[in-house]
Amino acid sequence: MHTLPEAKGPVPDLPEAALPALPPAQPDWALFLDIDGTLIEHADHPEGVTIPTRMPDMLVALQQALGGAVALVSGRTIDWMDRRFAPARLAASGQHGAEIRLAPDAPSVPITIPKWRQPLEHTLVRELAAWPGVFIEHKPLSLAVHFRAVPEWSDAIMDKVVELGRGFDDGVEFLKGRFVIEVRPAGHTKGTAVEQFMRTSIFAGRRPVFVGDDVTDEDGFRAVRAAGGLAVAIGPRPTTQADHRLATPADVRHWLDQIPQMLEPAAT
Ligand SMILES: O=P(O)(O)OC[C@H]1O[C@H](O[C@H]2O[C@H](CO)[C@@H](O)[C@H](O)[C@H]2O)[C@H](O)[C@@H](O)[C@@H]1O
Ligand SMILES: [Mg+2]
Repeated sequence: MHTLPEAKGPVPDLPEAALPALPPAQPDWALFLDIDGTLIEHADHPEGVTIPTRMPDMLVALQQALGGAVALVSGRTIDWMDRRFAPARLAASGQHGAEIRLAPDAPSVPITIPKWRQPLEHTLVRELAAWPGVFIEHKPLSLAVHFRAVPEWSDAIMDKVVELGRGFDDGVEFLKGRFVIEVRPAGHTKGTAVEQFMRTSIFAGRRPVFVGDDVTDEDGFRAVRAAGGLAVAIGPRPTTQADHRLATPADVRHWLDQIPQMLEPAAT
């Protein structure tokens, strides 16, 4: 018999820190784009999101304007990105760096399926069945424990997941994002993905700009700043690493939409 914890009430967002306005985009930028909460608005369920109809054209125009140096870097799978953003196809890293496609026409390279993946999944499914409003998203190389419907249990769910994960291979990492616990392979992050992209001919020598909204984006922020680039935080989540901030995914799309025009050589 499971005893559910007492509800504590939702955790409020901290006030948005004032940061300088974004500088004009430059032709030598390399863009790294998070998806949920950055390119698209959140929804109650991972499959409930709406992809604006302009999104594929917008991404293709950005690729063309930046010599192909645009990558999607997400907790989602690359397969999901290809399906939902078709016909756009970009360089991409999925499942928090556990899979990577270094160029649009290159193959996706996944890490080996971690040993903990299946047994931990079975344990989480069994033990979390008693928690109403909590569900598990099954991805090939990682898991996501979603609790958007019961944010008041955020700490209790994290404690439970960590307790259940104790004793599994130490190659597993638990990271609490906004209304989600990402259960992911240790040693692979959005930051390691950025570093790999920056070593390829498409991205090398460019100034990396990472745009993201959640705690898993901090690794991307660190990586681009270490390479002299810019971190752009989306939404109200507090971060000490952002250079700039935009309030919403709609603001992000508006900004990205303008970049190709900004970079067009002036007509003579
Ligand atoms: O790295 P991201 O591109 O931001 O992806 C992070 C996770 O996003 C998805 O979950 C989040 O978005 C859902 C849809 O809005 C929302 O219902 C959920 O509460 C959020 O946590 C996705 O389902 C995960 O696989 C990603 O890891
Ligand atoms: Mg996100």
